[in-house]
Amino acid sequence: MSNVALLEVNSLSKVYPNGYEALADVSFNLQAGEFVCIIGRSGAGKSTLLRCINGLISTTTGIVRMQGRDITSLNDEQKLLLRRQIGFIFQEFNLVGRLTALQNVLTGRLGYMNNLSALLGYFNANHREKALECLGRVHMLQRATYRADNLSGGEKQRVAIARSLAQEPLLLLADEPVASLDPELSWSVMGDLRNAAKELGVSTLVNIHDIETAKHFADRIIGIAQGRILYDGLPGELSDGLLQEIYRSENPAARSRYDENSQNAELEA
Ligand SMILES: Nc1ncnc2c1ncn2[C@@H]1O[C@H](COP(=O)(O)OP(=O)(O)OP(=O)(O)O)[C@@H](O)[C@H]1O
Repeated sequence: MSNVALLEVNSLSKVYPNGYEALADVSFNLQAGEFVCIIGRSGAGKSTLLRCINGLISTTTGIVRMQGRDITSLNDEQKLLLRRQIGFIFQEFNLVGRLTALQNVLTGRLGYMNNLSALLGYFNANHREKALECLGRVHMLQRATYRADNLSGGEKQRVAIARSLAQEPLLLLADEPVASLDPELSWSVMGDLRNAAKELGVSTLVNIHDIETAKHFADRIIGIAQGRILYDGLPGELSDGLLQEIYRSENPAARSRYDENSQNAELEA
C-alpha cells in the first residue's frame, strides 16, 4: 500500500452535455502529504477537474483512484463516505451566516454522526474538541462564538478551512480559496492552509490564479490550458516560456502580484 499514490488521475476527460470538452486526457498523481497548486487561465478546466475528483460532476472517461480504489463508479453509500474523506474549500466560503464560527466548523463533523444526532444537531464533547482544535490551527479560536456573517473575508475563509479540516479528510480540494482576498491576506490564509495541511499530512490540490502565490506555496505545480496538462513539476523549473503557453493569449504577468509592468513584460502573448 505504501507505494500507492493518495490520488491517481488517469486519462480523465470531461465532455459537458452541450458537447464542450473541458478536460482531455488528464493524468497525474498526488502523493500523501503533497501540496500542489493548479494554475491556468480562466476557463482552462481547473474547477471542472476538482469537481470530477470529488464526484460533484461525473467524469466522461478515465479513472480517478483514491488510495488505489476507483472512485468514479461508486454507489450512493460509498459516495457519501468519499465526501467525508474529501474536504472542499470554495472561493466564496459557503458558510452559514447565522451560525457561529464554531457551529460552522462542527458541520464538518456531520459525516461522523448518526442520523438522529445530526438531525438534532447534537455534537458530543469529542466533536466540539475537534472543531476547536481545527479553529486553533487557523488562528480563529478567539472568533469561535462570532456569527459567521460578522467575520471578515479572511476570517470566513479560515473558518471554512477549519470546517474542512474537521472532516479529518484524506484529501483537501480548494477552488480559488484566496481569490476574493487582498494580496497580503491571501498569503497569510494560504500560509495557514499549507501549514495545517502539512501538520496533518493531508494531501491538497489548490486551484489558484496568482502565479507568485502558487510558486511560493506549492510543492509542485500543475499547469493546465484548454483542458490539458502542459506542465507538472517543481515551481522552480516552471519556465517563462511554459508560463506563456499556459496563459496563451493572456499576459501571465497580470496573474502575478509582482512585476506588473516590468520584469515579465516580455511574456506578453
Ligand atoms: N456545465 C457546463 N456546461 C458546459 N460548459 C461548461 C460547464 N461548466 C463549465 N463549462 C466550460 O468548461 C470550461 C472549463 O470551465 P472551468 O470552470 O473548469 O474553468 P476554470 O479553469 O476553473 O476557470 P475559472 O478560473 O474561470 O473558474 C469553460 O470553458 C466553461 O465555460
